[in-house]
Amino acid sequence: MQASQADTEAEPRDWHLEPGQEFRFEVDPGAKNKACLVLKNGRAEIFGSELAVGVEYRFTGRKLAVFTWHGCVLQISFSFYIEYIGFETPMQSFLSAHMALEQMRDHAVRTATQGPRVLIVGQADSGKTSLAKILINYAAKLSRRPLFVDIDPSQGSMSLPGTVGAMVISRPISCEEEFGAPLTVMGTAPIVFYHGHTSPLEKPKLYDSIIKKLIQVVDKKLESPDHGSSGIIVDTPSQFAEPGGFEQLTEAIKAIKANVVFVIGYERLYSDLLRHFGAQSPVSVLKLNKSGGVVTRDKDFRRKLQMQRVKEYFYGSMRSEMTPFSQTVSFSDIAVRRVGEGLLAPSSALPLGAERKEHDTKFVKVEPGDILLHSVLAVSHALLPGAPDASGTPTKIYTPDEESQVLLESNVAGFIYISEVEDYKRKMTVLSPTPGRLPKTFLIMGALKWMDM
Ligand SMILES: Nc1ncnc2c1ncn2[C@@H]1O[C@H](COP(=O)(O)OP(=O)(O)OP(=O)(O)O)[C@@H](O)[C@H]1O
Repeated sequence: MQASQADTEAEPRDWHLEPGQEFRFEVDPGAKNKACLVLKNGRAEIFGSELAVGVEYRFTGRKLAVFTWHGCVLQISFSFYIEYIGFETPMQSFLSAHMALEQMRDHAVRTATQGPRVLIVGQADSGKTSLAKILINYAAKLSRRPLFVDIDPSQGSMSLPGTVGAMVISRPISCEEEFGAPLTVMGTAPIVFYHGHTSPLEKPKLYDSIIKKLIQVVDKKLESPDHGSSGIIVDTPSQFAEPGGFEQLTEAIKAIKANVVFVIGYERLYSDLLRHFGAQSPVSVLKLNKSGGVVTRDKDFRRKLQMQRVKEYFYGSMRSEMTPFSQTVSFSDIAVRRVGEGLLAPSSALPLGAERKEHDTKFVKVEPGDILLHSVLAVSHALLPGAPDASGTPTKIYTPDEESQVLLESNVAGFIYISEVEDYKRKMTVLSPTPGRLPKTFLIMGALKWMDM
């Protein structure tokens, strides 16, 4: 194994991989020079996404493995790296899992029924997302069109941290990028809901309501025979495998109507699920080994990844740089809401003995002002009262309960960033990835803050 923290371009060097081996490497999110990898000959893949011979692949802020079924030669030039060859991998069992899902898809096509509804569970950094990518890429390579559903808000793989979403995958996902913006190229645009927090254990009722709504959308998509027979692959939050998360996990399995649950490397959760569902259950619970290559990402690394994700949302990625659009918006032109808190008085101001009631699914008004500075706000599809709907009819004025319901059920169109607030002028500057005025819809505030530096 070699490890270096030098942030300088390194001499290109070759790695020869035998069939069944993988080359594992890590690049820090802060690395100035991007790690560069070229497949010189043979065949190789990163989480099921095939590399093309002679193409330069560049990475930053990633911990990855290049796996080969038949052997290959890689050329590497990293500036900040950890690199070594893994001789033992669970890829054969992942391939068997994929083949079992393929049989279910074939059966679905023959009988005009729905394909597998797969949920992947495991502890933090057990390899859930990596397995989801492998299964999706293998299915897409066979011209299936599965739905990828991400109910883990920690990274928000289809959009920003704090989101959950679903999208149809019609082509393998690029190995250079995380899920995210480029996915819109790989499949159709994702349907994204904003939870506003990176753990489902925060505001659990809101989380459960959003997941139910997301699944309704997924079920609708699966009505098309094309997607229906390909099924869905669901990546779940690690909190489901933590103490206190089991009930939320079983609820999610029920809501998603999962018929296959892959548990990665966690015996106890596996046997708890087997016991919970029993032998007669239509839910097959299967255990897969955790890869020895999966890397633990500490809080600091995860935080950096989240911030990198926000930056890429507004400024684009290595392959597709963008410039965000800036505009000044008057306080009176926007309506910001957040769940549960907002204009509540501090706890110390409550009458003696009174407890703060957290309304997990109630949205409250946020007065625009300094509180919004550096916030990343979701742009909801929920129209403001009076704004014309698709047929031109003005939207009605909601009661507070109706408003919360509408906001709960609405997915989000995208995000804006508040870069400056001028309280005395009652104006603020917002950045958005697309040009044009803000739509006449609600803005949702969560816990996501970012500094554009
Ligand atoms: N075989 C491997 N070799 C090297 N790195 C790997 C390998 N498999 C996964 N990784 C990396 O390990 C990290 C954790 O993997 P992954 O994101 O799949 O886990 P997870 O269980 O989904 O994590 P969490 O739910 O905690 O966010 C990721 O950076 C991933 O790219």
